[in-house]
Amino acid sequence: MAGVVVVFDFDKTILDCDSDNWVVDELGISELFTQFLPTLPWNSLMDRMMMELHSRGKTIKDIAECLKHAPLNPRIISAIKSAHASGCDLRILSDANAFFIDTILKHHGLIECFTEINTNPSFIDEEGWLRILPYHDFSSHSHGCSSCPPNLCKGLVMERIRASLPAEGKKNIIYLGDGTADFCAGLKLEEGDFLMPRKNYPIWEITCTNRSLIKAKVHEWNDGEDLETILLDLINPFFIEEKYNVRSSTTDRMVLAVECKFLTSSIPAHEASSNSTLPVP
Ligand SMILES: Cc1ncc(C[n+]2csc(CCOP(=O)(O)O)c2C)c(N)n1
Ligand SMILES: [Mg+2]
Repeated sequence: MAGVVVVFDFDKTILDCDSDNWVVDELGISELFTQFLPTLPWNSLMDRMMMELHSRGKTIKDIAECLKHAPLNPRIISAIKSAHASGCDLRILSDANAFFIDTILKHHGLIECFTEINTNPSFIDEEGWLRILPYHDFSSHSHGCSSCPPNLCKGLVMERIRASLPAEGKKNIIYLGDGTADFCAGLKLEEGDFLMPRKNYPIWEITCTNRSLIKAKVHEWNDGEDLETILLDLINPFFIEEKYNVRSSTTDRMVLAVECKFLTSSIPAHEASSNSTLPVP
């Protein structure tokens, strides 16, 4: 497995909309949603909205069908498949919920690419009502972060993800996201990691004004095409390093990022399959 962990936000990063808003709008309860919004935290409101759909006769199947049509750029599908094929450890960190994410990833044939989905848990109760629970049980104690919603602090989960990685053979982390909570996750990145904030989204604005707080290298992206190009360019040097048993520094990796396409196309087939050592440029 290449020494890279890629952590994706889900809504407005993998999916090109908010899955919560998509379901609420498509299944015709936007007005009710807006009416309740000032009274409930978002996560509790989504659970309440699922009850509303259930009482209006909408089934789990209706919700799943609706999710399958949510917009997902094909370049993001190919980026995820390529990163997985390169041996990266792919994970999700999202404030949507398990049912929405599983349904969408399965529909696009992506679920097997991920080793872990960190999100609000969900289950279907005995009456067929989709229940959505908070990731952190905030009724007992607060996570203490003022920039994240009470149900999920992405910074805290990033710390857990890092702590779960094997101590030997340090892994580098690439984080992609769009929201304020994704910035909180970005604050936990270290030197050698990469933050990919979506341009003109909240994370990008905050990153621009708080650049000195981020230890990782920052690469902004606009759309699926950008995401694919930048992500694969970041991953490639790690892949080359592992494949040809080359160790390099962060600076070397930047050179490798430029050179690796040349290297892969110029290595004779018999060498490409062996564990040969290439000189680091
Ligand atoms: C102004 C404003 N009010 C409420 C919300 C809440 N919210 C909207 S969509 C969503 C799911 C994000 O999933 P993911 O983490 O996958 O992007 C959440 C928690 C917001 N983002 N902005
Ligand atoms: Mg998002």
